[in-house]
Amino acid sequence: MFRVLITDPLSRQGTEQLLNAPDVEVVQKTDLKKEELLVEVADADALIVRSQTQVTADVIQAARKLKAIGRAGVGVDNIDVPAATARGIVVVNAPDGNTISTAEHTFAMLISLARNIPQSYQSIIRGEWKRKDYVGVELNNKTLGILGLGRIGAELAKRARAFHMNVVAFDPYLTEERAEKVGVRKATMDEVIRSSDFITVHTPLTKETRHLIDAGAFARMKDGVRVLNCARGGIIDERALYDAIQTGKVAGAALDVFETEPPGQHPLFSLPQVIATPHLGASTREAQQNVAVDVSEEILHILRDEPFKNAVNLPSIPAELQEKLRPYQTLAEKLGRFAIQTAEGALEEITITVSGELTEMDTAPLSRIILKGALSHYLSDVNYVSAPYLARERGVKVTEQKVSRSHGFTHLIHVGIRTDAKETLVSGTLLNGLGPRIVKIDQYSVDVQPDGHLLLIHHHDRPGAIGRVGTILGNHDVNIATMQVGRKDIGGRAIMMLHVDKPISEELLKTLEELDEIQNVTAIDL
Ligand SMILES: NC(=O)C1=CN([C@@H]2O[C@H](COP(=O)(O)OP(=O)(O)OC[C@H]3O[C@@H](n4cnc5c(N)ncnc54)[C@H](O)[C@@H]3O)[C@@H](O)[C@H]2O)C=CC1
Ligand SMILES: O=C(O)C(=O)COP(=O)(O)O
Repeated sequence: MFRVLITDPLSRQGTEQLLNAPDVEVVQKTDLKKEELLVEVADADALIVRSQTQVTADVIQAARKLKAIGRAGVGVDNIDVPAATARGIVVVNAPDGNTISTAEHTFAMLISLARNIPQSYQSIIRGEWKRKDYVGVELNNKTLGILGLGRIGAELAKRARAFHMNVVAFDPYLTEERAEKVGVRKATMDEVIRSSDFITVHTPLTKETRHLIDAGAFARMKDGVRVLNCARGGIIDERALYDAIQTGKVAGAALDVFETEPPGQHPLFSLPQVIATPHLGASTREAQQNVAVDVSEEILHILRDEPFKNAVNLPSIPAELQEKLRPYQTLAEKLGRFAIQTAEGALEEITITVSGELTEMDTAPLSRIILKGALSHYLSDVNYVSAPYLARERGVKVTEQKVSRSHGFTHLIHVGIRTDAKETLVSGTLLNGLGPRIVKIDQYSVDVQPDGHLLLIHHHDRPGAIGRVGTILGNHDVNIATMQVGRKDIGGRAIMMLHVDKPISEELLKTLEELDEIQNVTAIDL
């Protein structure tokens, strides 16, 4: 039974799939204090949050079994994603479900800002009738500058176009083609800042976007500019905004999000030019149902080891590619585990080379699996989420390459391991109808099914060597299931590759190595 902990309010209808799952126990506890969260998360298999719960490194550390963190929404700035990655925890979000709601909310803020709707409402319910005080501006023919033309930015642009606004946008990934399709003019950040009557931000909050709009940016804006932040508190420097309103540079600001939430009695609220909502962008029935459905599905898939799509700390793999790569997964994992066990010394570099038909695919997901297989020999808690991180952290260089030659096979995967002592190379393939096979170990061609207990013996090709190995194993009650010999030249260096029926003890390895013709013996468990 999987325990799924939900710590922020989620649509009940949207979570039905989780609530009805026979293999899931859902625990819903909102407004938890930090100490309570640390206790609750300890034995959770998955945690689902919105923007309120702060999933910090100590929360992740306290979670003993956590496999996944689900964000019912887009922004994951409340989750310590690197800490989750280091622990091999998948972080997924629900990126599509609240796009429209947030774009609509931003548009509502835009009109409210232009026409002083919140301020004039406050005035009229106080019994006043101050028509002259609330003269607004039209959106028609004004320039809207959008910083971050992703899902929400693009939906907002379409709505602004319908109101006959000129839309300029800056996004480092914006192509001319997409700009044209969305109906915006592609511009630099500086052009957007200088030319807009309204500026709205729709980027995630990251190290790069924190204070994207600061005092320097305000100084370059048009006099009387109006700014909006319905993305994340901190993208606009709140202090600089306060000053820019005080000096008259900024005529108005609409904020749905704040550097600290809840913001309490924020100094900005003392300025009549500021209108605000309490992080309501995604708060519609539709958006909440959408994101809860999406995140519930993803969490179920992860817990059940099924393919999932919206991982934040894994590159996204299209479903079609996942299908194509699925058959190679066992081969990749076994190759990683096999290769590392043939190596000795301190690990320095892992080189993964694919050839043949595999060169036509994005094989990065296979590389993660190979890494996982290799690193799990040293580390207990490694999975394909944490493997690249753990390799980097330990200074292990990972090189991926593609070559066309596949030596008569339809494809090959080569795993090279370089340590401070030696280099080894193991190659494998998927044989039609027969499954994974190791076909080369260093320079020796073999045909080994990568399963069970194996013995790799480097020896000199001399009469009797094979017999003596067989006798010693027999004397130790070790049955040989299969055996292969590979050599380059008669009488030269050679290898034996044996499948045995039980693990080989250290003592037996030493006994074998004492034979004259044996150079070294490696036990490999797969
Ligand atoms: N107020 C609310 O309730 C909600 C707020 N959000 C916030 O809105 C943000 C955007 O959401 P989506 O549009 O769905 O995400 P998205 O990922 O589709 O779009 C973000 C865009 O920002 C761009 N970007 C990144 N760094 C940039 C930079 N330095 N300058 C300019 N552009 C940059 C990216 O290239 C991307 O196109 C989320 O990260 C989240 O923080 C999202 C949903 C609800
Ligand atoms: O999806 C996002 O990034 C949001 O900001 C929505 O936040 P919420 O889930 O409403 O707390």
